Amino acid sequence: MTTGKQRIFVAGHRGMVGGEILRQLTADHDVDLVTRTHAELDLTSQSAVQDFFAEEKIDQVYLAAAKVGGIHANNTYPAEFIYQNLMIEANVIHAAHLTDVQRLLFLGSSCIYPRDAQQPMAEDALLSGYLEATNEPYAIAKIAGIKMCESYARQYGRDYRSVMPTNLYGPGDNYHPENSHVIPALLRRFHEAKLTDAPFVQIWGTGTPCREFLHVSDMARASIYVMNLSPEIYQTHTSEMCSHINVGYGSDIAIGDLARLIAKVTGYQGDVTFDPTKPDGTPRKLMDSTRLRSFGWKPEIDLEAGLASTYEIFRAEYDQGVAKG
Ligand SMILES: NC(=O)C1=CN([C@@H]2O[C@H](COP(=O)(O)OP(=O)(O)OC[C@H]3O[C@@H](n4cnc5c(N)ncnc54)[C@H](OP(=O)(O)O)[C@@H]3O)[C@@H](O)[C@H]2O)C=CC1
Ligand SMILES: C[C@H]1O[C@H](OP(=O)(O)OP(=O)(O)OC[C@H]2O[C@@H](n3cnc4c(=O)[nH]c(N)nc43)[C@H](O)[C@@H]2O)[C@@H](O)[C@@H](O)C1=O
Repeated sequence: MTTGKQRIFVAGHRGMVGGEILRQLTADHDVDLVTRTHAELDLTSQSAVQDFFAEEKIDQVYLAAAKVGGIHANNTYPAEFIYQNLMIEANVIHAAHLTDVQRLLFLGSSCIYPRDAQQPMAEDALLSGYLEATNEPYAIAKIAGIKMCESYARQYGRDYRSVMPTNLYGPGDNYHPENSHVIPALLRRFHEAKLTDAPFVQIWGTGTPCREFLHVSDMARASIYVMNLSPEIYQTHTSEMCSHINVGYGSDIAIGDLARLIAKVTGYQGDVTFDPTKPDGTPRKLMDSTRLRSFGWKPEIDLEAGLASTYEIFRAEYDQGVAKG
């Protein structure tokens, strides 16, 4: 039975960003939401993805499913990161085109930009230099996703768009001790150090790299915002060969300072030390989000408040033994 409402597929709805996009769409938008867990639909399977799109008659896709991880995971499992991400993007974007999906939003990452790009990095810095080695395979797959959206727009007139999130954090993150990103890793490490009265907490790398962090609620709001821009407005602010939009917080912080902020938020009183044998990754990757800001969008959650609320949720999940990772 058709309801006349937009049928929206949120790919990756059990992940941190997809989950928040689903919550915001459910709360604020009168749409039909379509979801599949990874077990129900493996997006790396071309035939399964094509069958799914043929059956479901989707109008819009949020492509938030991906193989995701921090610096260690990217550096340790490069084949999984390039293969799975290329397959997911190729299958979903092509099947969307074959079944006449009107609009699609692909989520990339700020690591698409060259390691030594001028800061802050505007959208046109893409493909202007060498990538950071620790995440080059993942970045190449994300660049392919942007170029697929552009190619289907150029050849078939498809309205397929891309947003580039900066480093994200928030409820639903992955707290794995090694494979996660820095914020969930440190929330867990400082929390456990507090519980065990450990004299110090060790931070990977030198503490000097800088990162820009955005709360997942702001990211989901930006994704829905960009998806719902009229084609005329989207096209006015982008170009055929540079169609993606940066989604950043607007300022960055050194990892050493982030660690001290997390010590404060978690109430840990011991020392903070650094392990320079672990990789630093990109020295800095602050994005220029002027394109997005020019539409009037801005983030709402400041870093310290976002860390504090995320820590409260993590602590409750940790106590119940249900924190992810
Ligand atoms: N988190 C961050 O800091 C950043 C994230 N991004 C991008 O944002 C998007 C969302 O990331 P985030 O929410 O953090 O990631 P998560 O790992 O939290 O979520 C990804 C989701 O994709 C699903 N998935 C992975 N592979 C498949 C597959 N083969 N078939 C079906 N489902 C699959 C996962 O399911 P399962 O867990 O069952 O495998 C999971 O639910 C991604 O594109 C990511 O690259 C970009 C920049 C920063
Ligand atoms: C989102 C982004 O995520 C990855 O890139 P990254 O920005 O390097 O992300 P990260 O969060 O893992 O590290 C940020 C910084 O923090 C330092 N750091 C300290 N201590 C810990 C720690 O305990 N864990 C982690 N993970 N990092 C730590 C770490 O050494 C680095 O200097 C890529 O997957 C990339 O592809 C991508 O898109």
